[in-house]
Order: sequence, then C-alpha cells, then structure tokens
Amino acid sequence: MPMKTPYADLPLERLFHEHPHVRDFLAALGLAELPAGPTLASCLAALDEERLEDVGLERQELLARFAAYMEGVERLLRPQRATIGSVTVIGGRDKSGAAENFTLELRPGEVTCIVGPTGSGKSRFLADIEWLAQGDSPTGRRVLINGAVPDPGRRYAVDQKLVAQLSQNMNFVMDLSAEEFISLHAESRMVAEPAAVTRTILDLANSLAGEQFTPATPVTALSGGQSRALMIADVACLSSSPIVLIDEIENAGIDRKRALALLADRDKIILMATHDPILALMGERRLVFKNGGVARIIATSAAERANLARFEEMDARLTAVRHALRNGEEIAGEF
Ligand SMILES: Nc1ncnc2c1ncn2[C@@H]1O[C@H](COP(=O)(O)OP(=O)(O)OP(=O)(O)O)[C@@H](O)[C@H]1O
Repeated sequence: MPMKTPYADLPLERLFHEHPHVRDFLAALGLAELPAGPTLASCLAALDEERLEDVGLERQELLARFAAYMEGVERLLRPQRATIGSVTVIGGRDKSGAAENFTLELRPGEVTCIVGPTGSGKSRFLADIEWLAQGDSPTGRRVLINGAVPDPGRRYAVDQKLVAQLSQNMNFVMDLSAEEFISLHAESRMVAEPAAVTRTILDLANSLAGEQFTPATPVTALSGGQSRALMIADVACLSSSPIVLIDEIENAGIDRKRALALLADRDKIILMATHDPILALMGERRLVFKNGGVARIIATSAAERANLARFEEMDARLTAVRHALRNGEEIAGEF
C-alpha cells in the first residue's frame, strides 16, 4: 500500500516556501530540476522513465519515500519536552546482590549529583538511565517515564532521544568553524531561525568559557574548556532531550555554575557525576554510591547550602590565583 502525504498536493511554491528542506530532499535524489507542475505530485508524475531509472526508484516508491521523509520531519519538530513530567528510578541491587530499596522521582529543572569512590557504580547508574533500563542491566534497576514503562520505540529512538550525554572528551574531527558547526546542527534540528539560534549559542558558549573564541575559530582549534562550553550551550538551546547526563564539568576554564544553571533553566532533568563541592551543593540531592549501589540519598539541606556561599568565596580566590598563574604573575602576598 503506497504511503500518501498531503504535502505532495500543496501548491509547489507554498511547499517550497513553508518547507525549504524539501529542496534538499529532492537534490539528494538528483531531482533538483523537476518537470513543471502545480504540485510535487504532478511534477513527479511527469518524470520520464529514464530519470526515474537514474534515481533508482519506482514512481510510487518515490512518493512513499517523500511521505516517510515528511513524517520524520514532523516527528522531529513536534515538541516533546512537555510530555516528560518525571523520570522514576526504581532501585535494583548492588554488586553483592543486596537490594537497593529506593524509588527516586526526578523532575524537570532538578539537578541530581552522583558521588562515590572510583568503581562504585556511578557510570553504571548513568548508563541505566541512558538506556532506560528495565531490569535488564547488571543492576536490575528500572526507569519509568511519567510513572510508566516507556514504550520500546522510545527506548531505541534515535531522532527523539530522551537522553543527551555531555561526556568529558569532545574530539572534533570535522574541519568546520564554530559557526558552521553550530549552524549545521541548528539546520538539522529544523529550528525556525537557525542564524539567530547559532548566534545565541556562540554568545552563551563565550560567556561560559574563560577565554573567548570567534565564530570563525575552527572547532579543532578550540581549547578543552571552549569546546565543552560550546557543547553545553548547544545542548541547552538545541537538544530536545529532556534528560541530560553530565560526567563531571571539570575546571577547564569554564564557568561551571552558570553552565549548570543554564541547563537547569531549560527545564531539563540533570544528572551529574561530580565531586566539585560547589556543583554538588547546587544540586537538589546527591546519590551516594558504594559497591555498585545507591547507599544513601542526601537532600541538600539549608545548612549545606549555607556552606555554599563560603565555598564560592574560596573558589573565587582560587580562580584569581589560577588567573594570575596563567598570566605569569608571582603568587606572593595577599590573594
Ligand atoms: N549494581 C551492580 N551490579 C553489578 N555490576 C555493577 C553494578 N554497578 C556497577 N557495576 C559494574 O562495576 C564496574 C564499575 O562501575 P562504574 O564504572 O559504574 O564505576 P564508577 O563509579 O563510574 O567508577 P569511576 O569513578 O572510576 O569512573 C563496572 O564494570 C560496572 O558495570
């Protein structure tokens, strides 16, 4: 049964005006030039056999391909953030098989920190969330979305990923400028004004990075802190994934506090492995890992938050020393 799409029957000018990406779709098939016609359906109907042979598709297949493409685009554009009100993690067992006995509900805008010694299971926990584990990982944990088992399509979807990962190492292999790189992403996400969004992301990234870069800076020339800042701004503004997993925002010349606030502001559910005292205390809670299991859940108390101000002061002083070191100054006297 061939798939039908109303888009093929729109007046051609309107189709191209409202959906400029259709031109890219056609160009990719070698159909940038089409026989004249009032609608795409009529243009495709007028294609001669020879051109169809060049494309390698039957006429009906071509329409079905177009319908599937437009459906994919619609899915991409459909807002999905509103559909996530909570993520629930139901405890499984630690490495010795002892039950974890916890049920944890995470909501948009909340930051949950993950702490514990090396090998205690922090990355495993993040992986359980990334894959929406259903008792089928070594921990036996289960993850619910909006209080229910997510449908399997959601679990394996690549275009509507629930989870975005910000990992430590950003290795760019493409030879693009920062502006080209981000605008390519903005265009692929089909945002209404890719140029404006790109500018916002570059500005945000620069406000997070200790040292500035220009839109023309090649991504391969960005420092560790700059590329990290760029990825954080990109995830905050362009990713539709409602859950963000962060494996430590290290102190690589980046305003960690602002970065975290920026992500939380966008109503994302944030899980972050960190032992940075300021970031850890900015979170709503900390999950303490031992022997592969969650040993304790500590809600950040008012008393802990009171310490935060003092740690921020200490951090500002250390930042000043770091700055002075970077500038080749001597570190003597009052700091
Ligand atoms: N509950 C569990 N049951 C069985 N295996 C587990 C469990 N939790 C973690 N593991 C396994 O233990 C190993 C160490 O865990 P993981 O890498 O998550 O630790 P980590 O805290 O992230 O360590 P690091 O800080 O060094 O990165 C991994 O192979 C992981 O799959």
